[in-house]
Amino acid sequence: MYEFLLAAAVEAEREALQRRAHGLTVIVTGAGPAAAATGAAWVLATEPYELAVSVGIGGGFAPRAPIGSVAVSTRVAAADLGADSPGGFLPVEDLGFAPRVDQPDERWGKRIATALGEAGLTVVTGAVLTVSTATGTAERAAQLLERHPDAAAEAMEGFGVASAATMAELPFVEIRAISNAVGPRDREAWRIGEALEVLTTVGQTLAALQAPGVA
Ligand SMILES: O=C(O)c1cccc(C(=O)CC[C@H]2O[C@@H](n3cnc4c(=O)[nH]cnc43)[C@H](O)[C@@H]2O)c1
Repeated sequence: MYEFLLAAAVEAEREALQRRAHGLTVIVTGAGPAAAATGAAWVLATEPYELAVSVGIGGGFAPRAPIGSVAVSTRVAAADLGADSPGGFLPVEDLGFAPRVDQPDERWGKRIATALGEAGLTVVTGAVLTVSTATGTAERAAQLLERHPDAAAEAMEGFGVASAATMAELPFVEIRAISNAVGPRDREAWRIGEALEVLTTVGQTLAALQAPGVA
């Protein structure tokens, strides 16, 4: 039997994930990459798991990831880690001291994406960007897409959980139920209830994938 460690930012996400899932471990880390890394590393240091999953609601890049869809990561990036300069933002990779973080596990990503599709969800794959400041303008969304043309979604925890999984030498995947479009901030337009329902199907699907006999 595989056992997954799921890391969510807030209690409402944990509740949705476990609503119809038996035996699924979900920790609530708080929002942001630092809280997510600390929370996941704390648990992974003492308990054995097969896969670490950063999971919750997220913003979707149009037109690839509409509200109601679910994004499965093929890549993670700390999209606002770097330096500002008169010429614009310099990504940490260009500064020569990028942290070593393993990319999402391709085999698990494909397996999870297939299972979520079979569960009836609209699945998109692509990069899931980790930001410390949620995007709130069309300009910022366009900048991110220019730098990351493969971006499907953004959220605030994935890179942190990926860092903890890398330390623990564990595979990692990020899954985001799309609650809002990445762009001009309009909290009224967020469809959190719809995204939480998607998370319930995600939880149920992951619980079945880690069930005894599944190899
Ligand atoms: O208000 C509620 O009922 C509620 C229920 C569940 C979750 C929330 C959150 O606000 C979760 C914060 C969490 O969501 C991620 N997120 C969602 N959309 C975006 C986005 O456009 N850009 C960045 N992050 C996003 C993020 O991971 C936050 O930690 C509220």
